Amino acid sequence: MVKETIQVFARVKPLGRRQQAGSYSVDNEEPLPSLEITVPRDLADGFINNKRESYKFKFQKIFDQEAKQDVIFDSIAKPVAECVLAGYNGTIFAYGQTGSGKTFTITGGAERYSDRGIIPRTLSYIFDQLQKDSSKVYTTHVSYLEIYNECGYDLLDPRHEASKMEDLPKVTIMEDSDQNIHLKNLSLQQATNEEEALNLLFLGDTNRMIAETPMNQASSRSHCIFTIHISSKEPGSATIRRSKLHLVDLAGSERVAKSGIGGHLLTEAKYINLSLHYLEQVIIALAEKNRSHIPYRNSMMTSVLRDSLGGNCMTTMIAMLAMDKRNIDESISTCRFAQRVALIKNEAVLNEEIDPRLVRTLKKEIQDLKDELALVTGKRRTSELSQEELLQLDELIEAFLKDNDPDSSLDVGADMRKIKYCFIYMKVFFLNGDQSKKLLSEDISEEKNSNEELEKLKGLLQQRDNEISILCGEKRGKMSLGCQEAFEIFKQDHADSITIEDNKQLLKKRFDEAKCLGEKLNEVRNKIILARIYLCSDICWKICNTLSSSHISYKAVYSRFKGLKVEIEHLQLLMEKVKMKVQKDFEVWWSEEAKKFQETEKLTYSLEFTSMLSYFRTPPSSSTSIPLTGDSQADADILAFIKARQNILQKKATISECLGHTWLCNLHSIFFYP
Ligand SMILES: Nc1ncnc2c1ncn2[C@@H]1O[C@H](COP(=O)(O)OP(=O)(O)OP(=O)(O)O)[C@@H](O)[C@H]1O
Repeated sequence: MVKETIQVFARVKPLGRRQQAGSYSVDNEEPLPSLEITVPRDLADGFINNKRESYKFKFQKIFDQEAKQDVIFDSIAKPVAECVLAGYNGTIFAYGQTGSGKTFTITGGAERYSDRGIIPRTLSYIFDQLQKDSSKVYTTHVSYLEIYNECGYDLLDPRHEASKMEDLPKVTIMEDSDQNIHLKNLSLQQATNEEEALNLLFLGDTNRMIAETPMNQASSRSHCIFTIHISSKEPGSATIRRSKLHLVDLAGSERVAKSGIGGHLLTEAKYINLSLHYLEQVIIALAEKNRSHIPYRNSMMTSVLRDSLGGNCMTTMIAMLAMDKRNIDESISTCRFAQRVALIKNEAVLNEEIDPRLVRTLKKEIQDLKDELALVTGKRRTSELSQEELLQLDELIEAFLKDNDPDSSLDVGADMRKIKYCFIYMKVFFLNGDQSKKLLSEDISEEKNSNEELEKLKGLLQQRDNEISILCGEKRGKMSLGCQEAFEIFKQDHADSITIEDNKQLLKKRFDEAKCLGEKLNEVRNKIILARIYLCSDICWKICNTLSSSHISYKAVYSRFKGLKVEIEHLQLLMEKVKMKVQKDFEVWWSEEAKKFQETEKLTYSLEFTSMLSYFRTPPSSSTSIPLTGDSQADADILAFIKARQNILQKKATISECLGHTWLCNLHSIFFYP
């Protein structure tokens, strides 16, 4: 998109031999070239008037009297023609009083080839360029419209041989719903080369009605718009670029009073003035900021030039100036008009559209296929799925997504609308995945925390386990077998054995509870994961409910699980403590017992005691095979010991089940595989 102000140039017409030059100067060196017109004080009326003496106007460039047609074309028309060839719309219009050289500039002089104006030069340039470019297929048409007394006439209709203007087909303006202007009855004549286009220009010019005015015998009192339409298309592409170039020769802008006309010509002059007046109103409105209504519709001229003024077009104006003394006032008003036009901004856009022929072909093909489909299925499909069909489809997709069977399939039949809907559903599903992840970020961090906690506990338990193993292993390793057996018996009789038993029972209960909670936790977590998968679908409000209740449940179970773990750890420490105490007490007792033996029986007894202990390693088949000492007291002790041992052995299995590392293993399995 190109947004720029209308380019405004000035061209000064050469003075005639008898014409008295007005005072003006041209400065093309300034950053923005200027034209200064000096008006001498007129004292002829006998009083001093308030007229300003000097007027300065800025232009894009000022072409003085000696400027040739080729320079005008190169500087003004060529850049616009290039834009038109690139696909933008363009307009060049000449504005000025009658006889200021508008027709000479736009169409050219009739005498010399070198006097060719912008239209023939542009046609020549465009066809030259089109010939050079073989990458696209170009089509060119021309139209020639004359607007006279607010009526449009087609100057190029070959069916009419015009002897007077009324013979020409009348062109009317039509406006579509998008406010685009269409000119009804204006023929578009194809021109495949420069020659054909020039012939059409000649035809139009000869059809042009010429009437005489006192100011200029050969001038036109009508507005003329010669338009070159170009469309281009790359072979194989469905896109067509369309652009048009309006070359506008406006009617004379002089004031009616000055022209000294009357009757029929006065009516014409009024129309001309009125349409130029409306043109000026449009220009003023466009130059004003924040002006919403632009009065394009007031005249045919402004309606046709709607796009060229404040619309989608690269527009250029040439202010035509006659600088002889008699016409200097008109030149000043032309310059003033030009200054306003220079403020207008246009937005030119590339005019691309899909080839309408292709659209027509495709439409027909679609209709044929629809008919064929209706014939095969017996149903005529609409482009949209009904509400009922959509609901059925939702249910199908929902069931498909919920189905854990990897081989399950989604069958919606050979209906592209349904297949497309499924794709859209899946896309939404996929895209909302991130969102659902965000929504569930809390859960994820919670899960992460719980996992980290489990890892910590796992490590802690492992550490404790190792410590206990080392402690127990060290102690047991140091103990003789007899001592170990005695320890087992001692433990059972120890006062804390009840505490151990109680804690053991409690731990078992907690393990079971923790195991149960672990399973529940897994279940809730699975529910959350499943709900997360379905979250993005239209049926997600149901899932959201499930999800939020699962959240609550998960949190409750998780906090109970955490509490249990603390309790279990605490119990574990208690057990450890009691075990240590029992161990210590046993050591004290054992050393005291050993001392007692040493004191009473001395070394001999010690040897017998050792042999007795070695006996304990191999259980006796009967009490009769027990090797006795012969000493009644010692033998009685030995027999009592044996009896006590047998009692102990009976209970041993239960104790080892309760103590030892079994519970630790249980705890591990619960914590690590909840
Ligand atoms: N730059 C120029 N060099 C030579 N002759 C010129 C130049 N400009 C205009 N003329 C001559 O001046 C006369 C009037 O010019 P032209 O018809 O182009 O004026 P106009 O503005 O179109 O008038 P109207 O509004 O009546 O159509 C013509 O004879 C034309 O050849």
